[in-house]
Amino acid sequence: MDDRLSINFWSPYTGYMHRRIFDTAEKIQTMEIRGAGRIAVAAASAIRDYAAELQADSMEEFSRKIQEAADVLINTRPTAVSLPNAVRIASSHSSGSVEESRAEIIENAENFIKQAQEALGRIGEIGARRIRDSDVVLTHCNSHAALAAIKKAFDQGKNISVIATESRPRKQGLLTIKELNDYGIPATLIVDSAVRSVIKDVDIVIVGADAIAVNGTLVNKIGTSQIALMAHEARVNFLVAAETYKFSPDTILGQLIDIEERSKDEVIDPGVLKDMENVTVKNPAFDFTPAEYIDLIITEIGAIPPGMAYTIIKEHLGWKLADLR
Ligand SMILES: O=P(O)(O)OC[C@H]1O[C@H](OP(=O)(O)O)[C@H](O)[C@@H]1O
Repeated sequence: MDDRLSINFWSPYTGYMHRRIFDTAEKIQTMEIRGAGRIAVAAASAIRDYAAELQADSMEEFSRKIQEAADVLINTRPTAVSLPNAVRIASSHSSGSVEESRAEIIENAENFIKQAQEALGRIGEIGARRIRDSDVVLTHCNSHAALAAIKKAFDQGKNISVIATESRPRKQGLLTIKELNDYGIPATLIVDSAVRSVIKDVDIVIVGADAIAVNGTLVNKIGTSQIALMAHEARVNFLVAAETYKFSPDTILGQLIDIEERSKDEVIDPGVLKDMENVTVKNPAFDFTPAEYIDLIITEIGAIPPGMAYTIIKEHLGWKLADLR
């Protein structure tokens, strides 16, 4: 094993960063690890492993280093609320001693990871009930929560098929058709701009979530809001599959959700753009879908109308996450 892995590396605060945190942060930022749920689990796992090995001479030093690591992970991508929620849950500790706090963080992180996996299973069960035999399901990007419902419906013997959007510019739709193909579910790949051409053949739309605000607004992969608009016009039910840890307590406090602007190189080859001094490129990675275009949000504790987002945050998540802001 590379013995550098056991020593501290650079951090913005104290001149070092544990390799486990650094590698995970880098993989999240470059989208080697992507998907709001997968990002959350990866961050919680990194906090767990970092806490397990962290050397500290005092409680103050231990807490400071945990907070440094938490900040580095949270700052990798600004939109998916699952990331800060997961990191705060995993890294929270109130014990008086370093060893007790270490054990508390490891337990918190492992509980979060276990509950996140169980939540996907419950979303699959609940979401599959909304998918009928012979339904054509349209999905966008690559959402494990949305695919959980689709796969469960297929497992139940429902003769479904899926239309998957390519999801420019990162083309996560290719991940989705691979997953569906390997699962044996018939899939049709379309370019994002073909949604309105096929929506008349669609029986239900199911997408994932990066964040859900207190007023039920959905934040998801760019292009989601256009799909919701077209589903609304075509009277096709538009469902969101989202674990409760993707709801945003901070929006109760008036906080706005920041839409990540990614590199223009994801949209156009720099070689093509270099001679176009009058051209700019915008590459927002997510967009907002208003609650009025959402028929149902499938969570692990039940299917709710978007107007119940406040109840989920207040009663299920509690203020503890928001209080930490
Ligand atoms: O948690 P699950 O349902 O897998 O994914 C939720 C959402 O996260 C993804 O973002 P990105 O591809 O990481 O930018 C997509 O927007 C997807 O709908």
